[in-house]
Amino acid sequence: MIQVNQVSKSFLTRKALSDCRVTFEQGKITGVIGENGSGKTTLLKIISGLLKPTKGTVLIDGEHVTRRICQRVAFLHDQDYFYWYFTIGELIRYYDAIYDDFNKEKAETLLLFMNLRDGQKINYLSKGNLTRLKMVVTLARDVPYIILDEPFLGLDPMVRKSMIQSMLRYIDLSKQTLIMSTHEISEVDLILDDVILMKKGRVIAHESIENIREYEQKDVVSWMEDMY
Ligand SMILES: Nc1ncnc2c1ncn2[C@@H]1O[C@H](COP(=O)(O)OP(=O)(O)OP(=O)(O)O)[C@@H](O)[C@H]1O
Repeated sequence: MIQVNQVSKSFLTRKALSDCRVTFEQGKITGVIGENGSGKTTLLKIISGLLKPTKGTVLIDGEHVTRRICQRVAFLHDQDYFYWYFTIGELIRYYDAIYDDFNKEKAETLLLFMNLRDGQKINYLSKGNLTRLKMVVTLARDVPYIILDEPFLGLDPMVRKSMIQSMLRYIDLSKQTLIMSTHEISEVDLILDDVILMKKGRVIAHESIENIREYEQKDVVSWMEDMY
């Protein structure tokens, strides 16, 4: 379980998060949604230990986020962070060397699933294939928490579909928890358990998809519009 307790974050004078309180339960798929600049990436980076909160705390399985605890989290950035001169095979060997939890066999299976080949140079990959590769190295880590920041950014519907399929097939929800920020709500709401809605740096709602559909009789996009 991940607990975010009264977390605020400022960048100099700009306030990105204000008093965020939210719990991410084990074994669930949670979508973090909200308008541009509402604080989704900042929140996910704080949970992953990539940013420090200005105020408040984050607990992962009851422990404060430290370098050691962060190793329980695999984070897919919305930005590219690869060594461009590597081939895919070299990148996989690099990840295998630096992460104790990297599952090389799973990475190879994922590469096949994503139609990527060892010898391809990262520099020459299309945006879609680059994002597929980011997904491969993230999902190949045997960690309890997987966090995806905007995994569908700029992708065509075919690639988005393969990304969603890879999540369903290669994330083991009996052992893993998935949190993802996205603007592609109508495409992923079928696989989500919960949504967290952010507005102007605050978490303004945390609801189960079942409640939104069954009790409120709405789709997630109309629910979000009503909440705003
Ligand atoms: N490194 C930074 N320095 C200064 N301001 C920042 C920095 N990172 C984020 N911000 C600001 O914090 C606020 C929240 O940004 P954040 O990227 O978390 O929002 P977001 O909901 O992920 O947006 P988007 O949907 O556009 O990706 C914005 O006003 C943004 O400009």
